[in-house]
Amino acid sequence: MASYILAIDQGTTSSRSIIFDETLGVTASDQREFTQHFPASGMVEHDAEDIWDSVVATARNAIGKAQIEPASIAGIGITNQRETTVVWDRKTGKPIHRAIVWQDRRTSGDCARLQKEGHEALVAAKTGLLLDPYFSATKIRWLLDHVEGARGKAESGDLLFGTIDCYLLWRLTDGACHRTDATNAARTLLYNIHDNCWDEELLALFDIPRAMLPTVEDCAFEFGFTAKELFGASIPVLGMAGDQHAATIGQACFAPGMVKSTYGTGCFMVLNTGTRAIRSENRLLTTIAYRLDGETTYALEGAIFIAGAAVQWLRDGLGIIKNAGETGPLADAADASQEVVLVPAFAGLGAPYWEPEVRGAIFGLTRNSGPAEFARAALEAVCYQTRDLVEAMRADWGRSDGDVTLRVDGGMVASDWTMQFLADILDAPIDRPTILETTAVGAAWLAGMKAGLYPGKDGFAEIWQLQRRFEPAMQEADRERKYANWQRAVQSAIAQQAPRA
Ligand SMILES: Nc1ncnc2c1ncn2[C@@H]1O[C@H](COP(=O)(O)OP(=O)(O)O)[C@@H](O)[C@H]1O
Ligand SMILES: O=P(O)(O)OC[C@H](O)CO
Repeated sequence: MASYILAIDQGTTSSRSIIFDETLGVTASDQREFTQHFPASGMVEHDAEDIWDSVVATARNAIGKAQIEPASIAGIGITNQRETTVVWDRKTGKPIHRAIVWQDRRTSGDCARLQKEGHEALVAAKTGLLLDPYFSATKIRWLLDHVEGARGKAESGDLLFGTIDCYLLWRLTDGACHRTDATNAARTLLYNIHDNCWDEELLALFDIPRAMLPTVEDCAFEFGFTAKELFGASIPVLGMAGDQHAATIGQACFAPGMVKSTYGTGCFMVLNTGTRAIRSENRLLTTIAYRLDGETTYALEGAIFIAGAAVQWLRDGLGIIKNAGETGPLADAADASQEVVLVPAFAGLGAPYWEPEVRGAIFGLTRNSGPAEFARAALEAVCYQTRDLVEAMRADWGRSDGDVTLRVDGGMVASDWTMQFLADILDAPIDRPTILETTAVGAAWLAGMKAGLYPGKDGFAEIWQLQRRFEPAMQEADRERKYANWQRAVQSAIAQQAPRA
């Protein structure tokens, strides 16, 4: 009997494939990094072919390591870096350009123009998003306007658009299925999250032909079957969700008011708001948490572009650490009297500031500032940004201080130092689960639940287990002084670098 699930987690810097057994235990996994392309300041691209190769290689390796028959895999769940935009030729299957990654800022001028023309209110009302280069629509338009002949081909239906989930499905099914799920569609700026459809008015605003777009399905759905020669059996793709949505599911944040925060390259906090799509008054995003059996659950989301990427910068940019795990002990050894503050706006600032043109800044350096103070500042910055999001969420969700418990996951939560500082600066408990691969678990659950292998939401929620709770221990005065320093630093960075109106 088919009793395994393959989860494909296609992230910003690497692809992972994980085989889960019928109890949602990990049987085997494989991971592969791929090349990041930075063709100019503010531009980030991926080669879609590299992504495809990494996914196929890790999936085959995971199946090999698990020593299972491909036919014993009941289904595949795909989860992915969101917003990253691929446009490819329907006939040849070849992408017309490298994928434009979510972090890419090349369309900030287009977004500023659309804002100036007064379109943001309409866009926000329909999509829950803001006019920022982060999302797919202006990236698609850039490709149509800059790749020779692209617009004409798109208009005649010869080009297809997809986020990474959609592109992978299309390749996995050998071009048979051009589909995405509601969570990924909700990140394009083209999808009406209230009516659950592509929006003609938005398509006209961004000048994008309808013929390029995939059909949109629930997160648990029979999306298509893999070509037999890929893995040695034709396996159904049964689950699909953007990575932050899959993590929300993997953390079992099914009840309104539950919050998860994922610390990978960036940090993404998602608050389940149930069947209500709450309009943020604090520049958070409204998004689809998940859509199951045709019922949409909404969320408020705060997106921070640089979290673990600041640690990577310490390693690759400054060369002051060899691996990420060194940052905690270094931060511990930092001079307590120095208050070095890093504003890691390497790719602009996301929520709640939305300043695409601002770049990183560092404040409070002395002659004695060294690697330890830089490491501490990088880890602290992630926590200060989380507090910015929590403040905004508390205001939107109408909750008072002290009642938030955050479920955390992602590579960076391995750092005890960061988790303790996070609890301190938020003045709230932080819950770290036993399984940190919650994104993959969420994708696996979608597919396994659809296959009839895993229980429904309630049964799945019982599987979630706490590994450690971090309790706040910082004095109130210290907490508020430090946070005020951060707020001053961010405002200085914005004041000096954001373009004046
Ligand atoms: N012990 C640690 N301390 C601090 N940061 C860490 C630690 N371990 C991993 N990281 C950071 O976590 C990130 C990797 O997390 P991951 O969830 O794999 O990211 P992604 O899915 O975005 O590729 C990297 O940016 C890395 O620098
Ligand atoms: O690849 P990650 O984990 O950094 O997530 C990227 C996000 O989905 C971008 O919105």
